[in-house]
Amino acid sequence: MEKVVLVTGANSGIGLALCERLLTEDRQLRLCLACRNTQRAEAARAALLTSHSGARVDLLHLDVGSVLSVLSAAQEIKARYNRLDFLYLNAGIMPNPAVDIRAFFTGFFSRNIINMFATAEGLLTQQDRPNSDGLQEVFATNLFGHFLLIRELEPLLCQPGHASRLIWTSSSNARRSAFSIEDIQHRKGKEPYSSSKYASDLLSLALNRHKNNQGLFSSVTCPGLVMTNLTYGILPSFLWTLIMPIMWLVSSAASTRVLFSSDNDSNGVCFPIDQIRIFTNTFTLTPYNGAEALVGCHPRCDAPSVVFTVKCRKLSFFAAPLVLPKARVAGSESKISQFDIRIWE
Ligand SMILES: NC(=O)C1=CN([C@@H]2O[C@H](COP(=O)(O)OP(=O)(O)OC[C@H]3O[C@@H](n4cnc5c(N)ncnc54)[C@H](OP(=O)(O)O)[C@@H]3O)[C@@H](O)[C@H]2O)C=CC1
Ligand SMILES: CC(C)=CCC[C@@H](C)[C@H]1CC[C@H]2C3=C(CC[C@]12C)[C@@]1(C)CCC(=O)C[C@@H]1CC3
Repeated sequence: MEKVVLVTGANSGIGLALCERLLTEDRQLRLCLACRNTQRAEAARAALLTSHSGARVDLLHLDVGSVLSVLSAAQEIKARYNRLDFLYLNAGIMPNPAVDIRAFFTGFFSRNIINMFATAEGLLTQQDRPNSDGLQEVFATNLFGHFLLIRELEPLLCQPGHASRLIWTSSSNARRSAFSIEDIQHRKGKEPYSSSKYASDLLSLALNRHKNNQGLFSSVTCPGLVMTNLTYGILPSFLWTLIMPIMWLVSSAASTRVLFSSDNDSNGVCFPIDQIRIFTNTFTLTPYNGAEALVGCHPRCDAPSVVFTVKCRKLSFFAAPLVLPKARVAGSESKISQFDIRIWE
């Protein structure tokens, strides 16, 4: 049966790499690239068709930062497709980022160094602004537009006898302390990106709670640090080249990826709800590698109750079970009782 997959922000970076990988995994897919820029979307489609001739790749105009655009795209999706198996909520922005150099050097010579490179905690601020709908741009793009899209697509996503999956591209930068329920748009703070990603983690949990019984399952993934337009907006490319050796040094510790589940569906099958990198493997993260977790959510719909995937050197392989019980799930401490370890390469 042909599966319908829609990816937001599919024309570059992780989204585009995800599309490439999905088409490689499943030739039967009907893939819809939902992008705000038609020219870039057409270029992405052409590139995908060059590597996967004969693939079914559709284009859809969608600006997730605009309420009107989301509403009309949702109408178009409902008119075009009679099912939606996977909805990848990947589009995201980080406008006007600034790195706190002082905090970087303080963190670099402290015990917090691994955490700093993995999460950028205390390092990054952004300047947000209201958009034409009067919403804060980061909140509207990274979270609200996607939320509205899901709500509008419920007739497709919650069909009896058919399971659909939502897969969010979240971030290790998501932090509980950056998010406030009194200021969900993060109007007052300087970390709207961190706040929006934490809010998407929370939303995913809430969607699971309320929609699992209607056949809708939501997962959150973290791609790690990936070199894309987004990261090239943080530092100029020559600086990235300069700090590459530091990145390599820090990332040489390990790369552990955890995909596990805490919500059972009514059939006793668990669906992965979160993916976490415990150590960082920062500079090796190409968009292809960054899309790993997202692709992992696609074919593993009927995953075993706990899937814990380890990609690491010997040392961290043995260390992983020690750190795992302390893994963070959307801001709360979570205990993992069983795991199935696979060593990659
Ligand atoms: N790179 C990294 O290290 C990390 C990235 N992420 C997340 O991964 C996701 C993809 O980012 P990444 O690939 O790195 O960066 P890119 O900038 O390469 O990709 C972002 C994509 O989102 C699209 N987009 C942005 N705003 C909108 C909008 N309003 N409507 C529709 N599409 C939009 C962009 O389109 P356009 O080309 O038109 O701008 C682009 O296709 C984001 O959610 C990001 O937060 C998470 C953790 C780490
Ligand atoms: C010498 C010097 C100024 C180094 C700065 C390094 C930082 C630019 C990076 C260290 C950790 C990185 C990181 C991200 C961006 C770049 C860093 C802050 C992200 C915030 C990018 C987007 C994400 O979603 C998560 C990343 C976490 C790690």
